[in-house]
Amino acid sequence: MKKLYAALMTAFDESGNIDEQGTREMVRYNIDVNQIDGLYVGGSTGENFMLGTAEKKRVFEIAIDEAKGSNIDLIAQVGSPNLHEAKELAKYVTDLGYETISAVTPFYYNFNFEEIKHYYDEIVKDVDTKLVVYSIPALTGVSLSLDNFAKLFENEKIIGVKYTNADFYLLERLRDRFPDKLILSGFDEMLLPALALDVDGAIGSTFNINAQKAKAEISAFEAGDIDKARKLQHESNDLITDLLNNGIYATLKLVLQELGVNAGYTREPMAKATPEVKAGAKKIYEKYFK
Ligand SMILES: CC(=O)N[C@H](C=O)[C@@H](O)[C@H](O)[C@H](O)CO
Ligand SMILES: CC(=O)C(=O)O
Repeated sequence: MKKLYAALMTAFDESGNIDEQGTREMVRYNIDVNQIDGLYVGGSTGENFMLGTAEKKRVFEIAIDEAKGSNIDLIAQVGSPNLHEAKELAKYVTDLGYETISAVTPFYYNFNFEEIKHYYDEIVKDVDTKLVVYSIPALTGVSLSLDNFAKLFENEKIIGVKYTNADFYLLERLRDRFPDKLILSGFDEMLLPALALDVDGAIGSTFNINAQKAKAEISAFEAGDIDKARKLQHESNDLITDLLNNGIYATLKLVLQELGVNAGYTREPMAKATPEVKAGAKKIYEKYFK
């Protein structure tokens, strides 16, 4: 069966410091209740790009420690436009016991492809972990072409891509050209079309609260019941639309709190949840989870 990964959130306290206990609770909830296949640690959903190096390390430690004894897959996102930091984190998580790392395309400076390829080759050079490219053009502004992927994949340690992109033509071309690479779909609202193009699994923020439905959709798809899979995607997309309209990360945390998980707050500069956002989250909880 195709794998479902939740993009782990980081809990913060009211002053914006990492709430370790709350973060542990989210790992537990994913393992015990969601019965998730894996966690993507240190991604967008983890508010990773607002963390310092020591904080990133702490989150990696917490996740692997709390997941000890379960047999879920853990992927550590170590990418950063600070290549020294990315390399340091790659080594750090490898020593902690992560088997797979991931790195976002380097962003902000409009790096050319040679620079991007060098970045990936450097990150994997001194570690024996394998890497999944994290491609999310809407947030990074970096789009990779089919030929770009081919060049990155020449490095055998680069085993696949977390594909958070609505370009399904490129996705089909990638699947066709690289049958042995791992392709993990990143847009939860497009899980069904991604399954149709034979991705190996999906990683997403909304699976922190919606894993059951997503797994049922994958099962229906695999059983050939496309009508049922489409109906489940439709139900999930009603939820995802409401989450996006209410502010996705803050709302996911508020819904988790309603579910009994101390998910904490988001970190500034992300806005604190206003009374309206809190009321909206409560409505979402009541509509979909009660
Ligand atoms: C930027 C971001 O959070 N992307 C996530 C994964 O790639 C998704 O899970 C989205 O949050 C989700 O699909 C809603 O658009
Ligand atoms: C899956 C995703 O959103 C992440 O990077 O957290």
